[in-house]
Amino acid sequence: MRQPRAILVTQGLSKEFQGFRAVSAVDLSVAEGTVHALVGPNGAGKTTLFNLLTGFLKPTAGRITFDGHDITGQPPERIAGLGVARSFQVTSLFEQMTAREHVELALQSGTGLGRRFWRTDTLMRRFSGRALELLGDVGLAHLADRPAGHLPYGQKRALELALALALDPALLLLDEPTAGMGLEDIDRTVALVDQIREGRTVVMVEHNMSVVGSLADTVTVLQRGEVLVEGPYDRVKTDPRVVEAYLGADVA
Ligand SMILES: Nc1ncnc2c1ncn2[C@@H]1O[C@H](COP(=O)(O)OP(=O)(O)OP(=O)(O)O)[C@@H](O)[C@H]1O
Repeated sequence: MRQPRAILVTQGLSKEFQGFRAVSAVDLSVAEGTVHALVGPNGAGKTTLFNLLTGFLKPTAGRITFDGHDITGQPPERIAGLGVARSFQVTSLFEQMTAREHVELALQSGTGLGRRFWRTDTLMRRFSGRALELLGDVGLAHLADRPAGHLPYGQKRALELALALALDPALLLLDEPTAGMGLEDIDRTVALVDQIREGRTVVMVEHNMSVVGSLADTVTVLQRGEVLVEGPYDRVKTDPRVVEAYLGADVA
């Protein structure tokens, strides 16, 4: 069987903060069309790695290649323009703006028209239909005209996913998609990610191991900024180094 090609590759990727190596010589290879999870104890460097991949931080050393383009040290807009979208862990919604208006704005920003035409009626009508479709995809069609500030937490996260999907990214980065959710919302999110992974590659930081087990094809475990173990979930979860990293040497 033909191996899928690597769509995202890092080589020796490192980030230092005042001499402290938060990410240390990370070699990552994400196969196209897969769900790849980044896990690891608190402070392992997952968020820093995400920030490097999306251009929010510049690496101290190393290289990042996305879809054949060297994106090392490129600004976030350029990386987004190549087809990388990120959904944030911390909510970034406008309280008063409706769910539909949020998605319309995201669709508009994806066209490169800029904010100049924001709220021009003809233009917004063009985005309206697509916005409703995307809200339907994340189970929010019935809440399209509700201000984002009035949505329950799980639905805010679903809206943020719709915003990332509005850019129709080839690579979707999900930062703890189930953080702070109850069981019902977690199940809904797992089903949703399973649906939206069609035709794209997903890299996600996720603490919930049952979510990782349900979704991820490959798991990379980070510890103190370095790759500790990488492989399929079933192999990784029983690896003694991983058990030790999570529970501490004594328990292991
Ligand atoms: N801007 C910064 N300046 C200095 N140190 C930082 C900075 N950002 C992160 N660090 C440090 O780098 C290390 C890795 O942090 P990071 O947030 O990437 O870990 P994480 O794996 O995402 O943790 P968590 O699961 O708690 O979110 C931590 O020790 C953190 O204190």
